[in-house]
Amino acid sequence: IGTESELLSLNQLNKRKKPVMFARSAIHNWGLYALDSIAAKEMIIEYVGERIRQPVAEMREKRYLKNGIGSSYLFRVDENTVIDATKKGGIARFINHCCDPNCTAKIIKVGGRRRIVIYALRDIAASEELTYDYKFEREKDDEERLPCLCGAPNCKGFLN
Ligand SMILES: Nc1ncnc2c1ncn2[C@@H]1O[C@H](CN(CC[C@H](N)C(=O)O)CC2CN(Cc3cccs3)C2)[C@@H](O)[C@H]1O
Repeated sequence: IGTESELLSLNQLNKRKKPVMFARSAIHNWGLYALDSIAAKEMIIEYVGERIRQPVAEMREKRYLKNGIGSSYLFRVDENTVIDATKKGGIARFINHCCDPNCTAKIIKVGGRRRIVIYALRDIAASEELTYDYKFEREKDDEERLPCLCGAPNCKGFLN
């Protein structure tokens, strides 16, 4: 994917700011909210940050954990590339996980590069918190599992 129209709308998107803002979240710390209603399937925002390779991502992950930055603003685009929004990142990094999400994160190839774009899964009303399914891998070690606070009726109980 990554058609001409997607490339165009991606550029328009980054120019014409989608009406979103970050604020305190009932799910976790900060979240991203729709300021205006958003129609299903609309492109909302790109997950922007530094593109880094796997080895660099592993090293930074360790450093962030050591510095107590908690889980990181790292988003995997493929087995070798990660987008790190920790230092230089867009506000999409504040989007929380939900087991019944109103958005989805799609990887689109634009000019040979994979980029992460958040789309609306359904019509979203103004002031709704934007969420997507993180699709984290199932953590084998129970101690390492993160309890999910999304509150959705179908909540799976854990992020990973
Ligand atoms: N449904 C959920 N249930 C429980 N926890 C959730 C959920 N959905 C997101 N989470 C947390 O949020 C992180 C994903 N974060 C999304 C934004 C976050 N809300 C923020 O304010 O920064 C980014 C990471 C980077 N970390 C920086 C920190 C700030 C404060 C403590 S750690 C958070 C995840 O790794 C989780 O720890």
